[in-house]
Amino acid sequence: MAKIIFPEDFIWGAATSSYQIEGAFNEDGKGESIWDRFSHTPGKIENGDTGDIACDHYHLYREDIELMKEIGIRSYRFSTSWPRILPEGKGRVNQKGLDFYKRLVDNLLKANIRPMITLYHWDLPQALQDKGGWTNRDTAKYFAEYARLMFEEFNGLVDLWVTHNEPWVVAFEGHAFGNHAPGTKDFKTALQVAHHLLLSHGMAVDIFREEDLPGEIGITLNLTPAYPAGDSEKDVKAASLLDDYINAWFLSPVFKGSYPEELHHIYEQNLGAFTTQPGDMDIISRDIDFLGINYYSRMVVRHKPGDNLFNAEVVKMEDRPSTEMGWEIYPQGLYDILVRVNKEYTDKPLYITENGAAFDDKLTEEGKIHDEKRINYLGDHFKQAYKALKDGVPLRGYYVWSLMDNFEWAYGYSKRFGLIYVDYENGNRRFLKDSALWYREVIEKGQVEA
Ligand SMILES: OC[C@H]1NNC[C@@H](O)[C@@H]1O
Ligand SMILES: [Ca+2]
Repeated sequence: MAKIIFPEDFIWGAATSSYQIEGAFNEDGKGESIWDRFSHTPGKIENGDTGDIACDHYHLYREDIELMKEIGIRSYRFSTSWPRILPEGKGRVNQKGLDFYKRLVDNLLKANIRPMITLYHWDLPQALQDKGGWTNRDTAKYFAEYARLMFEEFNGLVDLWVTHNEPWVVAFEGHAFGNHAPGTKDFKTALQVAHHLLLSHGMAVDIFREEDLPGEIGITLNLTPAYPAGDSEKDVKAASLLDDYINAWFLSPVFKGSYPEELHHIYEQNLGAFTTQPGDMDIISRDIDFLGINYYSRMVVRHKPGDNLFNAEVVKMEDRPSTEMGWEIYPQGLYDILVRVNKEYTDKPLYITENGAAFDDKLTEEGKIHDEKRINYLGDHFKQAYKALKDGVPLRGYYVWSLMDNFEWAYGYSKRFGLIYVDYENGNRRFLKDSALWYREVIEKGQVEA
């Protein structure tokens, strides 16, 4: 491939989320979230880890912005904690919680770093969960009101808004498999939750338009392309159904105003219909300004009769390189999904709002972390993003997951995704990994070595 030089104005960034880095779980009037409740429930999180302190970003955010400046990122994607701002999820505002984000945004702008706010990255106010959470249609309304508050408070300061992060994970890990908060285990509940998440997204977009704010609004979807293990009709079919289950189930409502027909039929036949109201799909498919894509890996799928609604199983790619999460390293999948989204769903601008990898990072005596595996992972994926750009995909930016090591949900602190190493055992000291120094060069030159 010829020299890889990204556009001058390409938005190189890094991403985090509130529950994973902030800590201060009950400080300054913050309300309980479903992740506080879940992580405090014995047996849910590896090593019994919680987000009570996490990376203590709530107190160390100024230092973290200095590190962002050192790396030279142009934009920082973070999420705001709904219960830190609205302790009961609605009504009373916790001014101290809001003030934290005001200080954060102020200091980011002073550092010439463009904020991208994700309104919901999984930490629902427990008070709303006590009323059914996302199974309750009212939660969609309360989310839209929380969004209105944020739009008004940050009008003119923040111009990149993401409504939801990975609604598939919220719906299925949280409500079908029970690995995530609130820990429900019912597939039909997950479908109902997915619908209310999408509805709340559309309601928030309506308010964004109503408030007539400068800037752009979008949604972030985790997209995992499925590839058939073999070229048999049955394998191809199995792969296409699993692909719909993760990707089209969200892309299609948002961009086409309808759920994927065949899968919708399979669900209704086997589980009965989840509750919708006339007009929902029109709200869900309101015009947005960009799509955020989180890409980590692919699925290789083969036919497996009777195993599940899809007659499909994911094949473990034993002989392929993988990350500490056990995810196959497959950079080509990033190119494939970018091109497919642009071809089949939308010509709107795309952002890679997350891509990165967990590796077994070691802090040396000299305070170094030689994470060449992460450099290779990121370099290979940057090259695929560049290929998509050259092929006409309107890719605007790339946020590495993650700015810093953090609370990796059910895995606790055992998985490190950061460009910055966090020394949890010693006062949460931060150390730039080799990948952070490498990333700084890429950003400066806009270039990845071929
Ligand atoms: O698993 C790595 C990341 N994936 N997307 C959502 C983030 O919260 C995760 O840490
Ligand atoms: Ca197109």
